[in-house]
Amino acid sequence: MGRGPIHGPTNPMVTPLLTDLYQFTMAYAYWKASKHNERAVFDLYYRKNPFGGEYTIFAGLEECIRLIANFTLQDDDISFIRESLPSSCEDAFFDYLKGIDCSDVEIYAIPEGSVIFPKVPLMRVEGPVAVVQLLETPFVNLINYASLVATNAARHRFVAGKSKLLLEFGLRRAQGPDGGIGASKYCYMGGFDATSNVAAGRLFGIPLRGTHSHAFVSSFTSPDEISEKSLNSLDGSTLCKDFVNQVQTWLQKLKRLRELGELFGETNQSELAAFASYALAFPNSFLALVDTYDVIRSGLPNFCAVALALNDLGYKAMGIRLDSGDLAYQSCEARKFFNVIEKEFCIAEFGKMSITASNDLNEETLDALKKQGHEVDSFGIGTHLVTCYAQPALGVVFKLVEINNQPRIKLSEDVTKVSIPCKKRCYRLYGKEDYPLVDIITGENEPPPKAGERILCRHPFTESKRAYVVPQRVEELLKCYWRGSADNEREELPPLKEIRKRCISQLEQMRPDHMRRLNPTPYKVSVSAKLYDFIHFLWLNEAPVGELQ
Ligand SMILES: Nc1ncnc2c1ncn2[C@@H]1O[C@H](COP(=O)(O)OP(=O)(O)OP(=O)(O)O)[C@@H](O)[C@H]1O
Ligand SMILES: O=P(O)(O)OC[C@H]1O[C@H](OP(=O)(O)OP(=O)(O)O)[C@H](O)[C@@H]1O
Ligand SMILES: O=C(O)c1cccnc1
Ligand SMILES: [Mg+2]
Repeated sequence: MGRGPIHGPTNPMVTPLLTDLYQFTMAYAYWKASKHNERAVFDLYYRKNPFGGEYTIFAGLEECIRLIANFTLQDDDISFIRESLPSSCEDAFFDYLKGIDCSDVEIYAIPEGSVIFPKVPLMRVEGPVAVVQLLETPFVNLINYASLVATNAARHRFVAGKSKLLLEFGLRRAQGPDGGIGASKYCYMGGFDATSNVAAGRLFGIPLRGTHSHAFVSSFTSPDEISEKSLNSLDGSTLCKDFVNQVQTWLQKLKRLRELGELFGETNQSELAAFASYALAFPNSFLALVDTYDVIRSGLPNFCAVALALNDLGYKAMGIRLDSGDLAYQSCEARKFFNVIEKEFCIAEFGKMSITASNDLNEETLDALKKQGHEVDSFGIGTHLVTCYAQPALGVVFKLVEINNQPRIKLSEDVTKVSIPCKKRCYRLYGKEDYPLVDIITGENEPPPKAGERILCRHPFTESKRAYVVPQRVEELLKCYWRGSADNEREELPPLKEIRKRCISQLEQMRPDHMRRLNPTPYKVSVSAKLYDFIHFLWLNEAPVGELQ
């Protein structure tokens, strides 16, 4: 605990007006009925895990707290709301709106970056009903995509494996600028290593990475184009006057190698010019996109000739990027190529040259590549990752669960849509090997579960589903992130890197059968016996009895 100032939301479009009209309409009706200051508790949760999986990553909390920490309506906001509501709305309401802020709001939430499950309140928002009602839309908006894309990133990481470098390349394909910035932030949180998005690098301190595009390669027509051909060696001791010539010499040597010479004849000279030119610009970090013309017959030999010329001067090339064709096959061929050179010319580590792959990658293609066997070290992933191509939204909802200490329930024909009433607490119960076993939701005033003590965990709606659990460890999930003016009682908002660490370690802690892609085991979310009884009492109380005729 410890508190610095809370800045406004990252996106300046996130203001109290970024809400649905009906929130203001209801605020007026609450006010008109003198109900606006009634103390309400809302739960923010979701009902079903995305991407056919059994887990989700909770993201977007910090932006919610930034919104409420700076939540006031300006005069011009109020004028606009006045114009947008019926003219019969009384002036005094707008005076009331002028004075509202979140100093009387209390937010308990699961820490950002946590692994979460359906039905468990991710945020419990308490305060004057009219104010909290206004928060519904922006909160759901801020959590929905953030959690969805963080989960998508975590799933891509799961398939790629821990040892691969994962680069987020999605900005150009993201849903607008906010989608792009959000994708970069939350993919990093979900376990990506870096982004190509410069603005996100600056805003959030995410490592920036990138290669070059086909345009750079095709912009060259011949090696004669390169006017400045000299390159100093790494230690500055020698000057190579004609680096391009050195590259050509190496290309001829490669052609004479029995093991490689049969693979290629004349390589594309404009590509060679592009590579040599790129190496002259970045001798210390030379990486080339090798698929513009022909990976095996041109890109690879050209790259290797440049890398070998750099090696003569003490520089170590970084590697290649493949962006089309069969990425498994080509990466294996490239690795063979590099290994032959390492052996033939006794160049230590040449075989370890980094191979980056991109081109419409997603969970399925990553999985297919893994099954086939590949030599890719690093994946650049854009469209499928940031647009959440496989599932466009996470169904986050915000439901009233208590008002003036009166528990409330929302009924539905569809039992999965019945809300769990009451102001509640939530716990994660850990088993023998420190795997999370079950989440349990209790009433606010129930005694907490204790390590070593047996507790009955009940499915919230299905009577027959219940289990006794003796937890080895109990973790309370909802922590205070906002208590109005009582500033010293809230959790500090951790830096992005720490949230990412939390996310990665929580994912590693999950039992593998909950994580697998095919038919994962659902994680159990339960309620206490007391809360179960209460839900069903309230359900019967609120549901009208039908009459058959
Ligand atoms: N070994 C592989 N196994 C499964 N999928 C692969 C493999 N290699 C590449 N892919 C995927 O197959 C698709 C190939 O795309 P596509 O058929 O459009 O060809 P392309 O290589 O992009 O062609 P182009 O030369 O026009 O760019 C991509 O989505 C890519 O991620
Ligand atoms: O494929 P994604 O997962 O979205 O990753 C990003 C893509 O963006 C770039 O090219 P771009 O797609 O703009 O051009 P291309 O279709 O010709 O490769 C890059 O070469 C990748 O292919
Ligand atoms: O740096 C790259 O290679 C890159 C960046 C964005 C999109 N595609 C590729
Ligand atoms: Mg592409």
